[in-house]
Amino acid sequence: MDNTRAADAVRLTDVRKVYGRRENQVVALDGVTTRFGRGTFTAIMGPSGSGKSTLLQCAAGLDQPTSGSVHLEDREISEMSETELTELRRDRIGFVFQAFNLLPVLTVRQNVTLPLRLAGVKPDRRKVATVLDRVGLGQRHHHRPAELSGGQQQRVAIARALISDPAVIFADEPTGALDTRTARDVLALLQDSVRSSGQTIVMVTHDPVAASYADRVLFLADGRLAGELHAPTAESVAERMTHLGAFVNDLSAPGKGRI
Ligand SMILES: Nc1ncnc2c1ncn2[C@@H]1O[C@H](COP(=O)(O)OP(=O)(O)OP(=O)(O)O)[C@@H](O)[C@H]1O
Repeated sequence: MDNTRAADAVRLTDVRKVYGRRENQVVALDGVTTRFGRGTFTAIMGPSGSGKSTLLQCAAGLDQPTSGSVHLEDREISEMSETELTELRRDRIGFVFQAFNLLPVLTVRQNVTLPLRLAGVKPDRRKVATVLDRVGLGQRHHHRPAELSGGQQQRVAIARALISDPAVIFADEPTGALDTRTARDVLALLQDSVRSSGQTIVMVTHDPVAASYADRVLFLADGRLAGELHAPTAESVAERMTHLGAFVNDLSAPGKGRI
């Protein structure tokens, strides 16, 4: 395999996403080109409506771009059939959402192993135990979600995302429903899975503190990339966010090529 290209878990090339038709058209993404290297933790930030969720959905094969291409581990996913995409999402992608999306009747262990069992794979007991230990729930595998705190439930969701060794985990506001201290624990866990196991994570967030746990922050404004920060701090992210309004105005100015 070509090592240079394989260094990217996900690549987006000139991705454009237009919703609606004619006068109701909304350009949610307007020519986004970026890459997410293997073993990196990227946060995506931007004002409400700037295209963050759309970017995540297109990168994860949950939605198809109107034009442009998305590669996951060198496979072009933007033209895959729904069946191919379903398999790819099941086998190579992990998801963590703000609402933990656990099945209430299943135990922690059953929730974590569900993706494997749906794929017809018998869960390896040692692997399950290792992943549960990693998220700090080794002693709680027989509990049901309602018996756990919000932070613990999100840890179950992270374990469920990790169990199939995905190429990338997409997280959409994973700490949005958690209090500050619990949120920090969950973010530290995500960061640790990148640093110690080389997991790739792409996370949408509104919170500069959450973004500061990432290696890199990508800023979106009006469907376009509006810069990035490496080794971010909460302060540097917050500062950049306050300037994004000005960036949008600049893009909209006459002669800047906006439609
Ligand atoms: N299914 C859809 N149909 C029509 N327009 C949509 C659809 N999904 C998103 N949009 C529009 O595309 C633009 C980008 O939306 P998106 O949800 O990606 O933004 P966001 O940055 O994630 O916003 P937020 O921070 O509020 O969640 C918005 O103008 C939104 O209204």
